[in-house]
Amino acid sequence: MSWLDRLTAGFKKTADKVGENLTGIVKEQALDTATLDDIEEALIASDLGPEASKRIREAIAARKFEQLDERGLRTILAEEIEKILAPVAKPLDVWGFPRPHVILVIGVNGSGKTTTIGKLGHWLKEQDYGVLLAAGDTFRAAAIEQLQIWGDRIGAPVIAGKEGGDAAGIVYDGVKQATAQGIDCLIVDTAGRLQNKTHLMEELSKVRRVLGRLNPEAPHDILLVLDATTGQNALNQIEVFKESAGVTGLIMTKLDGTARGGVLVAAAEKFGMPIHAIGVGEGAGDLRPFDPRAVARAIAGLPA
Ligand SMILES: Nc1nc2c(ncn2[C@@H]2O[C@H](COP(=O)(O)OP(=O)(O)OP(=O)(O)O)[C@@H](O)[C@H]2O)c(=O)[nH]1
Repeated sequence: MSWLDRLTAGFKKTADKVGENLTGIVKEQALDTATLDDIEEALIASDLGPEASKRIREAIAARKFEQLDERGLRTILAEEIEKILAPVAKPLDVWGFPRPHVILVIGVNGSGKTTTIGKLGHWLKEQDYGVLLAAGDTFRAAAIEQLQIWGDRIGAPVIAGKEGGDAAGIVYDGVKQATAQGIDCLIVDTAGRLQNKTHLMEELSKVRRVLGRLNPEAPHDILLVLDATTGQNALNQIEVFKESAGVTGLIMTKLDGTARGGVLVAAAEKFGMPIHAIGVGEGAGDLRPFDPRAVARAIAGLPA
């Protein structure tokens, strides 16, 4: 399957839910205030969030349709979602010089952080960037092992220590190794994942301090991985992490396993932060930057 096919298939559940929620609303009705209210409610029920839903409602109202059939409604919906996604859909840029460009990856337990690092590394390697992975999540032996498996799978070296070891030390070694070997990109798995565990956040600060001493511009990116299946909770995580961890961009994963993919639109509208990539499966090729038009049409249930 091509990426576009996987993307469309991934958003199928979301599109079905949006379709279900919109069904019958515009049938044979004039596009009056009550109908607009129903549309707005249907979008909120589809996890697009109150801000984006209101904005889309206003955009539809501003067009002063006498009447609108369901196909027309889906088309406008796709156009408006595209407008919301376009400013934030930004592929990751490997701009850091001297190399390596350092990417810290954070996210709550089970958000798909380690898998995302593997997939992101694969995407960068496909573009001929050299990639080194660092197992900075030393709190769980399984996390270290999982990263090593991903390293083998995508053909990227992994720098790791022991469970319970010093994450900042591993990251330090990672920068040294990448510098010595001329590797473009260092992707660091971190344990900075539980908002309420202060020592994890402190560990993250330490990693940042150590990096900053090696290169004042590092880390160049701090990516927050979000699990779309958690809906509203994903938005709360952005709220909490954006200040405390200095998040520079988002990656939303597991969009294939959920009817709550509308949360991508809610996040874009509410925070306006770059969304560098989306995950629509567990395979190495299942994470990419996204085309706002294709995603908007997939969510609205229209063919690409
Ligand atoms: N369907 C689907 N599953 C995904 C996606 N991304 C990750 N997963 C799965 O989600 C589960 C959790 O992923 P991990 O990468 O282990 O999550 P983590 O955040 O590193 O978890 P911890 O190491 O426990 O902190 C795994 O079973 C992954 O295969 C995705 O885009 N789609």
